[in-house]
Amino acid sequence: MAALFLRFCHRKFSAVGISRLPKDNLDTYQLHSKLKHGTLLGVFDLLREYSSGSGTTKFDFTDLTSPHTWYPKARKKRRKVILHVGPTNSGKTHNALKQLESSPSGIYCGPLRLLAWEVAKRLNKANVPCDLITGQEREEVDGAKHKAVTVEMADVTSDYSCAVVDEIQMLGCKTRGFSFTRALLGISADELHLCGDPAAVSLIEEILKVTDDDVKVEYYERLSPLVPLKKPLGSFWNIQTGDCIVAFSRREIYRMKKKIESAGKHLCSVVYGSLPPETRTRQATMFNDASSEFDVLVASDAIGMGLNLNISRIIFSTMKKFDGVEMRDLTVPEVKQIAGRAGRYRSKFPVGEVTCLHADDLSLLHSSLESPSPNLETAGLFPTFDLMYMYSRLHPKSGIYQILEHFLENAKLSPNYFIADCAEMLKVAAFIDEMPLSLHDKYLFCISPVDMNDEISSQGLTQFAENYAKKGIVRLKEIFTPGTLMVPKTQSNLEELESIHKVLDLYIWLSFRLEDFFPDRELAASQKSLCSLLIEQFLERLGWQRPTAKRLRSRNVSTSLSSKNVRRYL
Ligand SMILES: Nc1ncnc2c1ncn2[C@@H]1O[C@H](COP(=O)(O)OP(=O)(O)OP(=O)(O)O)[C@@H](O)[C@H]1O
Ligand SMILES: [Mg+2]
Repeated sequence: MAALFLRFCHRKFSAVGISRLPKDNLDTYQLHSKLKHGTLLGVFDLLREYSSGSGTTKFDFTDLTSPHTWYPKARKKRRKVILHVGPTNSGKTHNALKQLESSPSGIYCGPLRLLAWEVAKRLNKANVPCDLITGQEREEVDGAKHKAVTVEMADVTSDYSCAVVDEIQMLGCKTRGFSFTRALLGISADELHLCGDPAAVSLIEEILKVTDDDVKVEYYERLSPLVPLKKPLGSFWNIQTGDCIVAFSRREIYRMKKKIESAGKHLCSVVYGSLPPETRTRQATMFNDASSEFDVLVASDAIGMGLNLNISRIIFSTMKKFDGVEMRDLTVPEVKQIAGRAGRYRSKFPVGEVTCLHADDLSLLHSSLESPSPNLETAGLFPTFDLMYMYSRLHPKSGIYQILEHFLENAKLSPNYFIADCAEMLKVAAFIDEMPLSLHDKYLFCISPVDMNDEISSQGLTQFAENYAKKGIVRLKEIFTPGTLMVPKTQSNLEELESIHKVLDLYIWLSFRLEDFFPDRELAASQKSLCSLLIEQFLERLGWQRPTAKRLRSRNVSTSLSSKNVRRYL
C-alpha cells in the first residue's frame, strides 16, 4: 500500500528526541487571511519603524519575555479566572461545562479530539447549539454561539462570555504546552474556567500576575472511590467484564487482545494513539455499550485524559514506557491519569480498582497513587507567526529552518516559561526549505499534523508540498489511487492503513488552510472513513467468536460497519 504514493523522498532523518509536532495553530490561519486581505497593518508599521535607522538594532524579535502582550483583546478585559483543581473523577470538567452551558456564548478547549466531540455532543443534547472544530473537522450547527475545539484551535480573536480550558496542567508539556499557554493568556472571555491538576496552580497564579485577571481556586475531592489492589492480576484467566488492560505499544496491545480472547471468555475493544480517532471513538463506544460483547478494553495511555468510560478496573501490564529515547518508569501524573479512568462517578462501575499484571510493579503503582504530582515550574511558549514573519523581513535570506533555529537559540524568556520542543518542526523545515514556497506556506507545512517518523506520512507530506510548490494545486488522485484499499490481512498491512489514514487526514488539514489549492477534501474524507471501516473490520475479524445474532446487532448499532457500507466506499 505504501506504493500508493507514487514518488518517494529518500531523505531520511534520525529520530531526534521524542517530540511530536505541535498540531495546528489558528494564528497562522488568521494571519493567512490577514495577509490575503491586506489588513496586517500593525506588522508593516512595526517593520517600517524598526527597519528605518536605529530601530533595527534596538528591537529584538526574539524577546519573548512578555507573551501576555501578544493578546490585546484579552488584555482589554479583567477576566474572572476560576481554577477547578483536584484528582481525576472529581467533577472539575462537569462543573466548568455547567457554566459554559448556561452562558450566552462560549468555547471549550480540550487536549483530545475525543474530548471536544464529547463536549459538543453534550451541549447539543442540552439544546445549546455547539460547533465542533478540530484541525480536521468543522461541524457547524445553525445558530451556534458555542464551540468545542481542540486547544490548538482556540480562538484568541473573538469575545466570549465563558471559556473552558481542560487539562490545563498540559501547559507543561514539552511539545504541546505552548498551545495551552496561548489559550490561557489569549482567550478573551468574561469567565475563564481552567480544569486540571493542583500541580499547575502556583505556576498559573504566577503567570496571571501580569494580566490583572481576577483569579480564584476551587479544590475538588474524588466523587467515587478508587481502590488500589494489593494483589496483581497474575493470569489472564482472571480478566473480568469492565477491565481495561494498559500497554504502551501496539504490538503489546494486540498480543494482549489475542491472549485474552483466546481464553474464550471475553472480546476486547482496542484504543491506541495511531488508530484513527473515529475508530478509537467507536471502539470505546462499543466497550461502553452494555449490549455489545466487547466487554474488555486493551488500551494505551491514549485513554488517559478526561475521558469517561465504563471501566471497573485498570490493570497496568507494565509500569514502564518507551518515550522515544529510552524505556522509563511511568511518572506520577501518568499513573494517576490512567488509573483515574476506573470507577467514574455515575458510570456502570462507580467504584474503581487499579492493579498491575505483575506483582513486581505493585509498589511503584501504590507509591505513585499516594504521591502528589510535582508542581509545574514552567509553561511552554512558542513565538507567534507574526514575530517570525517580521524577523524574516529583516533577514530575507534565511529559510524557515534558520529562522526556527534562531528563535530556539536566542529566545529570551521570563522564568515562568520554556521554549517549545520543535525538533519535529525542524525535520519538516529541512525537507521543504528548498521548495519555492512563501514563509507562511512553509510554516503551515511545519506545524501540520505529520508524523515524520512514519515513512508513509513523511512521503505524503513531501508529495503535497512538492505538488503545491510546482503546480499550485494538489489533486488527491494524482498521488493516491482510490479503490485500492483493502481489509488488512496482517499487522503490517494494518500499520500501513493507519499511516494512509494519517496522510488523508493531513490532506484534509491542509484543505482547511489552503482551501483553493487542496480541493479534494470530500474525496479525502470518504477515503479516510473507508480506512477506519477497514481497520474496524480487521479488528472484528481478530475476535475469537463466530458473529452471533446478538453481536451482529450490536455491531451494526455501534459501529455502522457492514460489508454493504464498505462496498459503497470501494
Ligand atoms: N454533579 C454531578 N452530577 C452528575 N454527574 C456528575 C457530577 N459531577 C460529575 N459528574 C460525572 O462524573 C464523571 C466525572 O466527572 P468529570 O469528568 O467532570 O471529572 P474530572 O474531575 O474532570 O476528571 P478528569 O480529571 O479525569 O478529567 C463524569 O461522567 C461527569 O459527568
Ligand atoms: Mg476532566
